[in-house]
Amino acid sequence: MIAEIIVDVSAYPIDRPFDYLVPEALESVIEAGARVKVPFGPRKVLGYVTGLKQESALNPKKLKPIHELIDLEPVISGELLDLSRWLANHTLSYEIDALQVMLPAALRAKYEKFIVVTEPEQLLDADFIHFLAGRKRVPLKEVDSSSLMKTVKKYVGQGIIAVDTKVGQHTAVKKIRMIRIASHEKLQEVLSAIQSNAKKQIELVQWMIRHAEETLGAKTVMEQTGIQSTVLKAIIEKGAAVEEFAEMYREPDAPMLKDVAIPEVPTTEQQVALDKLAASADSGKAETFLIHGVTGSGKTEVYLRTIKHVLDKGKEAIVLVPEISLTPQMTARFKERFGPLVAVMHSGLSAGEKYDEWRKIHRGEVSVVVGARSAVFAPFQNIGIIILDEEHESTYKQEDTPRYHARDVAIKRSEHYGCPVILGSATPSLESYARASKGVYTLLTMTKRAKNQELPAVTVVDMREELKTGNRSMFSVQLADAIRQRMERKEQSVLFLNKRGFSSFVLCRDCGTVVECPNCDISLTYHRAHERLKCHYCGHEEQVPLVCPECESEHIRFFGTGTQKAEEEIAKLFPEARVIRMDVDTTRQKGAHERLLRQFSEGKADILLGTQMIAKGLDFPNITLVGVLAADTTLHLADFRAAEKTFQLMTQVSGRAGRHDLPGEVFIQTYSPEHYAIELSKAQHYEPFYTHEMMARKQYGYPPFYFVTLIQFTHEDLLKVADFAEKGSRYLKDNLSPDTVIIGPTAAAISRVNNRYRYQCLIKYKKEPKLTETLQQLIKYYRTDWIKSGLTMSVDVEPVSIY
Ligand SMILES: Nc1ncnc2c1ncn2[C@@H]1O[C@H](COP(=O)(O)OP(=O)(O)OP(=O)(O)O)[C@@H](O)[C@H]1O
Ligand SMILES: [Zn+2]
Ligand SMILES: [Zn+2]
Repeated sequence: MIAEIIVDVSAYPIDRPFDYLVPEALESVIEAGARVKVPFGPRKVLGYVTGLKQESALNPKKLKPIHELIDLEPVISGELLDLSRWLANHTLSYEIDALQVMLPAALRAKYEKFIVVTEPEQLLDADFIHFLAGRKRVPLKEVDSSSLMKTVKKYVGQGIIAVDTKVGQHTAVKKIRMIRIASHEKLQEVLSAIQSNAKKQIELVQWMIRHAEETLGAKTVMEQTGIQSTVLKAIIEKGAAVEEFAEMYREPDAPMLKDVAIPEVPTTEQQVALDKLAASADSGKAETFLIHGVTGSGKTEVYLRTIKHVLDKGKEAIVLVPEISLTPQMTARFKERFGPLVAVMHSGLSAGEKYDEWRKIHRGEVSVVVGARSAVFAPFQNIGIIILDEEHESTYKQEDTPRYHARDVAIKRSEHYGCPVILGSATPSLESYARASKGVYTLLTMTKRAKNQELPAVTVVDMREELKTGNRSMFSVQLADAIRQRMERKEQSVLFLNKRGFSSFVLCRDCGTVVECPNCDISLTYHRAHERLKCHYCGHEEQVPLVCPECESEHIRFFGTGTQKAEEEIAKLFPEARVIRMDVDTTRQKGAHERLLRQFSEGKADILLGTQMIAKGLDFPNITLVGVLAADTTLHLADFRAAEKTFQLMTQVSGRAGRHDLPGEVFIQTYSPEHYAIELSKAQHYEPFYTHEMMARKQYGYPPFYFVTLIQFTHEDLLKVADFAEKGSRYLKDNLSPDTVIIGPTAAAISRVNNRYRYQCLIKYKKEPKLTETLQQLIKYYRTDWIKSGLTMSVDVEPVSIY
């Protein structure tokens, strides 16, 4: 028997399955989708069986046998194997990358090198013998000095020792020690044989007699009896019990947030959506729905009830949420409804926890998974629905290879299972809304909030006017008044600060110089805690300068509206306010996110101040005020989606206010109040914004009217990168249809990162049948030739941002 195997090596000539001989002993157990260890050149690597066959086109004598079968149960189903091929093709990535992205990191290979002594030790010098300390196999990583490394190299050359690679797994199944206690009779027998001065042993056996034939955790036994493990061990040796190891799951802490009651009856709009979704789920056809529902319209409730419907039919559900920030409240709601049937997968879990959640799904022990992007690959075998909440979020697109969009993968999987996909949002992406308008997706609209509350009243505050009247603080008079009122009424406020691109930088007030990174064309970020400047692209760090490097003025200091600064201003304006700050710094610790949100939900703070991570998903009854401190930050991104992102963000944050009985109010502070994205978020009507933005996109030829593909080139040498970028675009121009537009090559908006110059070129097309083929050929040139000159090139089909 022959197995086709994709090996864990990313290189151009290797991006195809290789044939290996299946040893006879494995013939009856090996299956496609299992992992194996195979020889590859001089080493052993991990591989995935993608197919089995009787004959190879190659000479069977030349085929090498599989070294080891790792999985008796395949880790990748037939459906996911097909999906990986589609994914590799669709995103122009290596098949091995497409396979590995579907698995938890724990299942990917870990390669460890070992020194193995092959010749008698007499040949080794004293230092080396000392280093070996009697061992015949030593991990290479223990070699910590260059002189020792030299010795290793010398001995390897002489054939006295060898370096061997071991393929292992990152994280193991967690096992705990169990004690199976013997029968009553046996224990009596043991007891009578114990010497009378071994008091502890006697005590333990007497305890065991009361628990005869039970199996208990070793830890429990020790805790309950208060004896030490040596005593337990002695007793086990005498036959009073047997030691066993049992598999167990690492249980991530279940977030417990004070939640609102489960609604008893759906609203009319919810019912309409529910009926259509149920009918579609029962039809066995793949259909994609877009639920456009205003903030607080009860989309989540629609998801929950539809999932219930699907579970009742014995099927499974995948729910994707954009990022960890959403999961605490979301998971709490799902766990409340579906209890232990829910697995949770997000980046806040440890590798071991992720692996355990994955195994629960793989073994069919759960039927709902709530997770971030990669949960779209959950190894269910009978999917009944896939849901993407906040479908417009850019985090659904993976930024590294394979550069896939979870929405595309969800739709692809739904075609296999004949099940619906729900895309839900209060502010759909232009792409999705355009598809729904054309009837490609089925549009479901929910225009009212679930409890019929009004959407909050939105006021746009012109910060230029504030400055003219002498108010230099981050808070306009209106917003400050509104916060004060909330404090008096014991209601809660959410203050939102979009940090991206506008964090605190150091600026000279005399000449306007901003301190930039010497390696990248971007400003350095000021870190107050250590009084240092850091580059967030390459990690460069330096001291804050005392005088301006350009004009030597002493008026150089940090400028900006970081969350820390906002916190300080709040403390000055409202000394009595209890503030919770949520940003990357305060949520770094595991579980911090949940803890802070819980405190806020329990009313332990008046103000929640935070970045993007608080923009969505929060549903707390006492929030009646939302303030956006500076709306401009997203508006000025060098990206064709800047207006769309701003509108979405403004609508999402506004939606946090007045979701329950108390009415809400929103203040948006900005230096560009006349921009349409700001003006239209005031009325909170999506359609006028959609119409306006579509006109702009049409005029400039952007998605959804055109598709775009972004090619980026980087090199240490400016002339070289320009040269390769030129070569690349010429190749594209020569090979793609005349209707396709190729923009560039140009220097990227951030033109240098980590000492590498960045160039890019953008392909715009309506229909380009030769695209995949042409790009594959370009990638082939790159991987076989250009790469050797130090170039990196990446291809991003339908990128989410282009800077
Ligand atoms: N039929 C209903 N009757 C009463 N209350 C409801 C009903 N449906 C939902 N709710 C409540 O309304 C609030 C908003 O619902 P939900 O969070 O599902 O909205 P959403 O559309 O997902 O909001 P967003 O997009 O803003 O996150 C929740 O507190 C929910 O419990
Ligand atoms: Zn200066
Ligand atoms: Zn830098």
